[in-house]
Amino acid sequence: MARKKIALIGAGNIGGTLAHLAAQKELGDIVLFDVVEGVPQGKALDLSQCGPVEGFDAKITGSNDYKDIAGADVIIVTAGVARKPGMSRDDLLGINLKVMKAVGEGIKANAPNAFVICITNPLDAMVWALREFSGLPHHMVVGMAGVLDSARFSHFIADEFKVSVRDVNTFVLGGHGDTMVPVVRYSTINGIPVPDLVKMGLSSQDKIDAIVKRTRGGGGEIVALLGTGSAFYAPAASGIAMAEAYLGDQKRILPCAAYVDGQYGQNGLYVGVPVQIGAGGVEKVIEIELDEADKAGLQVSVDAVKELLAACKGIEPSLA
Ligand SMILES: NC(=O)C1=CN([C@@H]2O[C@H](COP(=O)(O)OP(=O)(O)OC[C@H]3O[C@@H](n4cnc5c(N)ncnc54)[C@H](O)[C@@H]3O)[C@@H](O)[C@H]2O)C=CC1
Ligand SMILES: O=C([O-])CC(=O)C(=O)O
Repeated sequence: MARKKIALIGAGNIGGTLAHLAAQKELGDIVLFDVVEGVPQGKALDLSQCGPVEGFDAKITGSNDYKDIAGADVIIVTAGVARKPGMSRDDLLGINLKVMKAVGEGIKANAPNAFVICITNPLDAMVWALREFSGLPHHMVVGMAGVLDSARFSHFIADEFKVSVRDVNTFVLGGHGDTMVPVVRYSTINGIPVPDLVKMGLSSQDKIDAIVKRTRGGGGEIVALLGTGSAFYAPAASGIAMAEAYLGDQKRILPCAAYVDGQYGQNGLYVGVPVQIGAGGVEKVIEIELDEADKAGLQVSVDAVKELLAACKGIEPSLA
């Protein structure tokens, strides 16, 4: 059987890390694409030279030509600009929207059958715009945010309860911004809901509230520490988990920015919801029951995403 082909659009911090992880896991042959000449080629050569040391078999090439993504099975998009301290993700909208137009057109012309995972911020608006520009079916274009936000939530919960992260399951709904909704009620340690653990006296509501707040600001915390850009190891690991779910037809249930068409009472936009990912792409949006507070939180988050979509349409009339 021919190897799968993974195209990574954007060869920056996340793109390079994605390439390394995809090669280590032998997900397929890898094309690293970037507009900057030399960078994808240099990173591809450097990463190829990890092969003999780490023992992986993957052909890694760098390119500045969209033709080289032809026939890709999976495309992960990180092209664009990352924020710096003092900026919000939304400040990136104008510049990254132009990038999504170029990337969407490149995908449409060269790899229209790929499963596309968008990571570029502001995520929920950029994945929507990328889908519009590419013209791919909605179930084949998805945004990565919830897997990362849930990983942060799980890490903080594991720390608080002093348990292995392997036993922690959490998820975060809504847009990938300060209004995201970490759902405490469905967060568990090996099946035991966090609210029950609080009732058992193993933590306090104040501590859980502080963890929810820290999760919401998780991206900004790292931006402030790094000073030069944003998180990239966990974002790359999260994108790879989604790619593996598709390539392996794993039917995983993951929180992702998916197109909603009536689910959760929302229409015509991308927002973070639990979905099932398998060989059919986003095979299902899972509608879980939310309590009134989480429902209200999700609506606030959806309204924030809608504002960003209106801004996109203002900038790029072809999207209106
Ligand atoms: N969805 C999420 O959870 C997360 C999203 N992000 C976002 O991911 C994006 C990438 O982050 P990093 O890799 O850290 O940034 P980076 O600056 O290291 O890399 C971005 C790369 O995109 C390239 N690029 C710019 N315009 C392009 C174009 N038109 N076509 C192809 N490549 C182009 C740049 O040359 C650069 O190599 C940012 O927008 C960032 O905000 C970052 C972390 C998490
Ligand atoms: O915070 C940022 O700008 C990057 C990002 O989306 C994250 O790390 O969650």
